[in-house]
Amino acid sequence: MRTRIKICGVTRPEDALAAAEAGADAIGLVFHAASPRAVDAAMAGRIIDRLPPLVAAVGLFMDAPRSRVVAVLDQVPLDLLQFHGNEPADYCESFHRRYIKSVGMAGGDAFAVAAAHPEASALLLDGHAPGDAGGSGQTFDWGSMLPDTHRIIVAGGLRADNVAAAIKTIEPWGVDCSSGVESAPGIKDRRQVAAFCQEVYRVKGNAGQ
Ligand SMILES: O=C(O)c1ccccc1NCC(=O)[C@H](O)[C@H](O)COP(=O)(O)O
Repeated sequence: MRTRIKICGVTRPEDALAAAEAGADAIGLVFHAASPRAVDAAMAGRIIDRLPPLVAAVGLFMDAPRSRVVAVLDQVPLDLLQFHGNEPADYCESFHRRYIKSVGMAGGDAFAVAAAHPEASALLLDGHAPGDAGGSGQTFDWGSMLPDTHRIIVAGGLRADNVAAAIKTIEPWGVDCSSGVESAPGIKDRRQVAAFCQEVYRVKGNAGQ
């Protein structure tokens, strides 16, 4: 089975289009005001307008008030939600959207998060500590024991030159990359995005490989 690709922290319509044309399955839009990759609802709408069909838009939140998520959903046609803080399952499920729950693997307990979020579509395993923001560029120990109850998306410090090792070690459902394909925070570099996607397809491009 091939490995899905999510390019996260997209802040410009042209970067979303470049990611889709390079073969990404999803882009991530950060709705966490403190992030250098934060977008508002208006920009998120413009970015999604440029996305080709069959490419998903994922909205990222971190311990946001419920009303904030509802307000974004009212304005932005997000396909999935991704939660980066300490959000409990009843909060995550209350939006009636598929959701991805992140785990800060630098001290976090992926098994505990998996048990607490049985309805999550996937766990996104990230390199930073619990409570810290994503987009850190930090990897985690890919050889650590991981839950087999959920689809796994590997994140944290992935780049074109290390994503193959992460895929071979974990065999995840998907990979997520943000700072590893940027020329500056929030500004995706078209060539780095293409190199990242090509490397994922090279390693695990077709069913049966
Ligand atoms: O990217 C951010 O700035 C961010 C801020 C707050 C919460 C989550 C955030 N990003 C989450 C992601 O999914 C990133 O793609 C993930 O952390 C991997 O980032 P990187 O290590 O830079 O590839």
